[in-house]
Amino acid sequence: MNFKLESKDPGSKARTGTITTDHGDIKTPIFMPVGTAGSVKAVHQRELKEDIKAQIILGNTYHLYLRPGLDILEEAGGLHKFNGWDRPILTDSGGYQVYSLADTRKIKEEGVTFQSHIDGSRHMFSPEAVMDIQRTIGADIIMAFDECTPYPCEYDYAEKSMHMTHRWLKRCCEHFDKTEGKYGYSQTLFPIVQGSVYKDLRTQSAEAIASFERDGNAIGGLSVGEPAEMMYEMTDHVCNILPLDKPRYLMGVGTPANILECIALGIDMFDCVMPTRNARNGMLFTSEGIINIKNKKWDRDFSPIDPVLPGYVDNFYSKAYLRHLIMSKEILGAQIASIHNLSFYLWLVGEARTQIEAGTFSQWKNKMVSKVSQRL
Ligand SMILES: CNc1nc2c(CC[C@H]3O[C@@H](OC)[C@@H]4OC(C)(C)O[C@@H]43)c3nc(N)[nH]c(=O)c3cc2[nH]1
Repeated sequence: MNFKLESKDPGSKARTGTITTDHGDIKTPIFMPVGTAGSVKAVHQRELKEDIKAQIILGNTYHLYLRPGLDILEEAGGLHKFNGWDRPILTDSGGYQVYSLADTRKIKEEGVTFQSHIDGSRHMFSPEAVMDIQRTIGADIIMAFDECTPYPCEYDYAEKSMHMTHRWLKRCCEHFDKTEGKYGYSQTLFPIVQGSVYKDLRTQSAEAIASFERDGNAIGGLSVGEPAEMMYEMTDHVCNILPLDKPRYLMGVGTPANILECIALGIDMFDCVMPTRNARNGMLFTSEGIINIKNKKWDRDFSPIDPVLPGYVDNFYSKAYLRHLIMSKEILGAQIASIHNLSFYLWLVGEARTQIEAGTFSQWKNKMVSKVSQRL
């Protein structure tokens, strides 16, 4: 995997670049649609490619390991073959999901034991096991096994957890570096910075993570309920320490405004479940602001959903029709709203890239942050 830095914004730490993988290039800044269990909910691969113009999607170790399971994924020739997505895939290591989803999980030095939220079966994720699992899933970019500390979190818990995450990272690297990809293309491992909301711990963790000199670096332990200002402060601080010539991935972020602010702080890659999860509930992110399509005010608005966006659904369907579908819990409603929100997120980061290239990002960002956050 390779990262080429391209343009820099004169008024902020925003930058553009190109990540090259064996499954194609990723133009940054980029938003990565979340496809937890091997599909971006309610969206076809063709729509992801043609309407949304997604360049990379996410999968998840915890979910895919439990279902469909590694034997089926291996027999299929890996996740790309199984779900037909032939562009880059990134898988999260499952640390976060075990912490947030599994029942009765116990965190020990060796790893985490947990019970499946599906059938209660007992499992153990260790750094080594999670590397083997991600080798089998076959994502182009895989994440180290870490502990995502909750918010709020006591200083000494955050410190102990951070050091364990660093010890687990060492085990991940040693195990990953002595194994090969199973399907004939290369995979790369990103470490994850922790340290909760404590600047000195964030300094220690960012320096430790940078010292592994991997192809990219992730910032974890944020977007877990802390105030946005705190998320920005930690992100700004860590980006001042992480190497400039490697992509930075801020995990689980965020709203359109969060993404624009963090691009200005030097982040290149984002993922968030909001565009898909909130779509199913009728919350639309648009170029004019946020629309709750269930609001009666839209029931006779026959204008297209968001004509600024290039895709089919945004120009073919009206707000009134989409409101009707969401109110009637029609499956098509979830599909249209999901495609729309993801199209908006990809459009937004694409606009940011254009603005950075033109050297006009900073003033554009300040205008857009308030625009995309206003409730229509
Ligand atoms: C929402 N806020 C948020 N998400 C975080 C994640 C998980 C990111 C994954 O969880 C899903 O979003 C909830 C996404 O869909 C899949 C595909 C499951 O993967 C994405 C994190 N993951 C790890 N390993 N470490 C972290 O410190 C961490 C911090 C986060 N903060």
